[in-house]
Amino acid sequence: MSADATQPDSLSPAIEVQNLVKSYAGFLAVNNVSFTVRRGEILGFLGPNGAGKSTTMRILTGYLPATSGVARVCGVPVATRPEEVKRLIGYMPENNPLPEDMRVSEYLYYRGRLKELGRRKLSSRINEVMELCDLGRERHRIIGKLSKGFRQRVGIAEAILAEPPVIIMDEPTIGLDPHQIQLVRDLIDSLRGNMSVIISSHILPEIEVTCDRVLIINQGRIVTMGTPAELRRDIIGHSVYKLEIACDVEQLGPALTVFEPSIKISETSAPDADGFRIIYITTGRDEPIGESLLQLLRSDDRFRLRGLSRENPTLEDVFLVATRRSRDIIDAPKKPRR
Ligand SMILES: Nc1ncnc2c1ncn2[C@@H]1O[C@H](COP(=O)(O)OP(=O)(O)OP(=O)(O)O)[C@@H](O)[C@H]1O
Repeated sequence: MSADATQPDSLSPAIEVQNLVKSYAGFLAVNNVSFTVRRGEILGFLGPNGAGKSTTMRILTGYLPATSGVARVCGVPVATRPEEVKRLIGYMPENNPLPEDMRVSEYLYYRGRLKELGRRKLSSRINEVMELCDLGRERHRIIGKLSKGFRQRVGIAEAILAEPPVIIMDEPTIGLDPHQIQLVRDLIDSLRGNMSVIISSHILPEIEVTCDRVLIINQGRIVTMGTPAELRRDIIGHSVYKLEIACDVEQLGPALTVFEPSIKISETSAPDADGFRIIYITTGRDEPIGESLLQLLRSDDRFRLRGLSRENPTLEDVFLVATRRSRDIIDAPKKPRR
């Protein structure tokens, strides 16, 4: 589909971003970012503070112009048709500002009218989103008196009100307790397949259960993108083993490589009072190697093994390794690695 199609179309991806750049007075907050979100997909947008998540989201929603590059929503170019794009997106910004003195139902009605929903349709749609967001009992309450969790739900209700094909939520669960997080998670899950959703969050386990794919951004660049399982495999390796071992690490590395060439030592702690360290190793092999690894280390008297277990890397492990690795690459010319 061409970039200048006159109508949003149902064949184009929900979001297409190509070589997007945003510079603030020469500082590259978003540095040549390209990605696609499919129709009906839920994409997790992860990155440390200042990575460029909010900037990218604001560009996609038409609230901030990019310095260069192309962003399209359902085939509509954001740069030249931002008002049209705003109608295609339900946006819940970070720290969503809400009118303190309006009642929940009044606010949704007012927003619905701004979104050009007809009066009759709007009343039944408000009832629907109140139900979905479990806001029914709060409908007549003043927004300024609501708890943080209910305010977040009002923000989500507003984002989905006009049933746009794309929803963008910047940190929708920030400051919520575990029950409220669960409610928001269920709500996002209920949108799967009907709407395309981008969510940024620092709560990695939540992203892992909610999202079909995850994009990790750091210092304005995409570090990696894929399903949580793909990222685990690509970033961490197929399997991770944790060793509690007393040894000379310089001797352990070569011994492990002779045993299995794909093994790499990923982390080593300082030795404890008895000389034992925690060492994490990764292997590119799918099949379990724990038993033969145990035999190898037990039969070599250079090594004293106290524990060996197979670890299941979380998305948090992936995030830490991926962002650390990308920072090393970005910083390399300025700061040589020790
Ligand atoms: N208006 C602005 N002027 C100058 N620099 C800005 C502006 N807005 C953002 N930045 C900088 O751009 C970078 C990316 O910011 P952005 O808010 O997009 O990050 P983020 O990933 O959303 O971070 P957080 O998780 O902390 O919200 C940061 O270094 C930030 O300081």
